[in-house]
Amino acid sequence: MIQFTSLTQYRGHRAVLSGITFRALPGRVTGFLGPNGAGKSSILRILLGLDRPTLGTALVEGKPYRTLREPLRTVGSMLDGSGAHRSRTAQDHLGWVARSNGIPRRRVAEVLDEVGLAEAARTRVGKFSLGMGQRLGLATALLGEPSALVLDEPVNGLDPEGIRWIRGLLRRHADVGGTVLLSSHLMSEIAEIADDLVIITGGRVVAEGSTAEVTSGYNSLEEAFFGLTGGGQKATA
Ligand SMILES: Nc1ncnc2c1ncn2[C@@H]1O[C@H](COP(=O)(O)OP(=O)(O)OP(=O)(O)O)[C@@H](O)[C@H]1O
Repeated sequence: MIQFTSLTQYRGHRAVLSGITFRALPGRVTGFLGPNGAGKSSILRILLGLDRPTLGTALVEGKPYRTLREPLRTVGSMLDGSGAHRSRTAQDHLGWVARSNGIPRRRVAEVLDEVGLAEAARTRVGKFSLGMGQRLGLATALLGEPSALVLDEPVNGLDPEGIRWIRGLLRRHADVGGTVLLSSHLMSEIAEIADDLVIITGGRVVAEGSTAEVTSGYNSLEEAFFGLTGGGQKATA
């Protein structure tokens, strides 16, 4: 489970997050939505120990990320692509990440295979396409067989087959009891896969619940999103 309680963050005198409270539950894919600048990245960066909140807590499996000894065994994440150095091969990058988290070396070949990069294991990351970089990022997230996955825009750059593949991968992860927190700007993608939704705008949660609950009364997730975030045009008489 991933749990945020009263998360508040100030940048200077400006509150970019105000009392963010929500949970992403095991066995569910939770879609995390918000317009540009809503605070999604800020929340995920705090969850992954890359930033500190002014107030409140962000816990994964009941613990703050920074207290996890081998964090990749608990939570796999992908924020900005693969995070791998251009001069490294995919295999070397994963080997290095595995060593730093006490993950057995055999997992490197397993995840390369799982994300469809077995043939590119010895290719330098600098030569990767955008979609290959995304696949390597996912391989890194899966390396420690974590219970929780946190993915920011994971379908960016993936072709239709890749998008279908990642949908299946996330579904299977949730179906065996894993927690998936997934941010995306692609409404159709989120509507297709998310069991639960959290919508934020201006650093506040404006809707939370099952996809059916959040979209009830609207014709589509897109309509719900614009209605809830105030992004839609109001009809004027
Ligand atoms: N390092 C920073 N210094 C100052 N302000 C920042 C910094 N990072 C983010 N912000 C501000 O915090 C707010 C939330 O930004 P954040 O990047 O978390 O939003 P987001 O929902 O991830 O947006 P996007 O969909 O565009 O990625 C924005 O107003 C942004 O300008």
